[in-house]
Amino acid sequence: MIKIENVSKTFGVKKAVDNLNLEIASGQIYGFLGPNGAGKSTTIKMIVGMLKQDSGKISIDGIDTLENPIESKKKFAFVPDSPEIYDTMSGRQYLNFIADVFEMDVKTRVENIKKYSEIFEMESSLDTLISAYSHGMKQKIVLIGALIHNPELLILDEPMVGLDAKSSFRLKNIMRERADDGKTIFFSTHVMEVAEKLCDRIAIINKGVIIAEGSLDEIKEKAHESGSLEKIFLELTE
Ligand SMILES: Nc1ncnc2c1ncn2[C@@H]1O[C@H](COP(=O)(O)OP(=O)(O)OP(=O)(O)O)[C@@H](O)[C@H]1O
Repeated sequence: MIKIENVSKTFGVKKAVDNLNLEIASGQIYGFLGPNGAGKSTTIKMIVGMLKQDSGKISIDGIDTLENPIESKKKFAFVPDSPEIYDTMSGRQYLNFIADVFEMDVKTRVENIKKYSEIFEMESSLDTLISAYSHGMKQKIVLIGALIHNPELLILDEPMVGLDAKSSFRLKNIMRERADDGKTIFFSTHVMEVAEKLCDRIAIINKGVIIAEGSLDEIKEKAHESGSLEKIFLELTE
């Protein structure tokens, strides 16, 4: 679903992403792990088209993201780590705007806005202006917007940060359901336990370079370590 080939990105003298290669197959929950400043957000921003890579190629479902940006964007929904959205809209206006962009029919959008607003306990706040939302509420409305149009690919940057325990639990269930349904979820996290319990595959990035990739068992084998992912992560990134 996502193919990253020899991708690099430099800011000034800082090589944030260094000749990165990664392939994410459909129907998986794929975790992207790494310490602060490792290059996770830079990679994600290049995948979604917020940043342009200096070199290399990224394709989504076979569509080159630079050659065909609009077609590639039709394939996914993106939830950034900080929800910066239209403050002057209400939650419902924002969700209808997203539904318009993805050309959703009226019946499906009404059903899905109701369904996911209930799941994330936002139904009583849908007609409030987003400017009055808390950080977590903004995060939830962006998440609902990403889920309502049922994209082939969900790209989530630190999705559990800012969510309360119940919403975080429900999101993890939705991620699993979607993957079981053949959809792809690519997400970054600092929370090792989440990655360990939820992911089918994991990539660990450090200083812009992938240092381990595979299933948890494969990564454990690579690290010659049978302990928790946290131990392996510390061992690999030290
Ligand atoms: N716009 C920018 N201008 C200059 N340097 C940048 C910019 N964005 C990222 N960097 C640098 O690139 C490197 C990778 O940053 P990135 O945000 O991708 O890391 P990250 O793995 O997402 O980190 P975190 O877990 O802290 O969010 C860091 O050294 C960062 O300082």
